[in-house]
Amino acid sequence: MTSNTNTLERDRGILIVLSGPSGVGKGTVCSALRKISPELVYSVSTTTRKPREGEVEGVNYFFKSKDQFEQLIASDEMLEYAEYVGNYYGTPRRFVEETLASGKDVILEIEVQGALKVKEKFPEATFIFLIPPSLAELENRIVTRGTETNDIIRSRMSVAVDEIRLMRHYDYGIVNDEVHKACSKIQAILMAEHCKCDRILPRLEQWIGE
Ligand SMILES: Nc1nc2c(ncn2[C@@H]2O[C@H](COP(=O)(O)OP(=O)(O)O)[C@@H](O)[C@H]2O)c(=O)[nH]1
Ligand SMILES: Nc1ncnc2c1ncn2[C@@H]1O[C@H](COP(=O)(O)OP(=O)(O)O)[C@@H](O)[C@H]1O
Repeated sequence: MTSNTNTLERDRGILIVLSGPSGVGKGTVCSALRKISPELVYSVSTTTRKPREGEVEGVNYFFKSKDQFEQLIASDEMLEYAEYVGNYYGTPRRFVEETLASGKDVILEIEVQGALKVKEKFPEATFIFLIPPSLAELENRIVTRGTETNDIIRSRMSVAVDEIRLMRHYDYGIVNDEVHKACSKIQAILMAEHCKCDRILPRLEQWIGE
């Protein structure tokens, strides 16, 4: 009897894209998820939006001028970027690539246009869309948060319906009625993704031959 003591090779991390309209609770769900799934790594985006009160450079975003952002695009340092309600937002490429290669799962909390660009480059990524319980509740949440002017809220609400239409490009939709339920669903999705045969089989080639 032959015995093969090879252990399963470490896999690349899973890239998780989390989108949803402004105010649906992406930030809130991610903060809660950080506490219960500390192994997940969050990509910090770059933006030309002005910092909100309490936002910290390098923690919430890397805040840049329009010129600086365009330099980053020109030097191919953005994995993806998009313009959203008058500002640029983008994902720094190197951090994401290195973290995935080290075997850790990475979450990108990004809007839909950028998510579709990520899908072209990483079709194997997991795309999750956070849905509000209703459009009225979405507006209520963004108003209650108190970080945006009425004009910006109107613009973000009018983009929200277009964003929800693009949900068909995502793998999973989760209604954010209660934060802990939304987090449990994300954890369940990730657990299942890690167990997919087409992720595991290539790493068994050393055991079973190609
Ligand atoms: N494409 C893209 N979108 C991003 C990125 N970072 C943040 N966003 C999205 O930009 C939109 C506006 O973000 P923000 O101004 O922080 O507002 P908030 O989502 O309401 O807190 C949200 O949909 C974010 O998910 C990024 O790196 N790339
Ligand atoms: N499940 C929920 N139930 C009630 N309020 C929520 C829920 N999730 C988030 N919120 C609230 O909605 C507002 C917007 O949440 P936030 O995480 O900033 O949204 P996003 O990052 O998607 O723009 C915040 O005031 C937050 O406390």
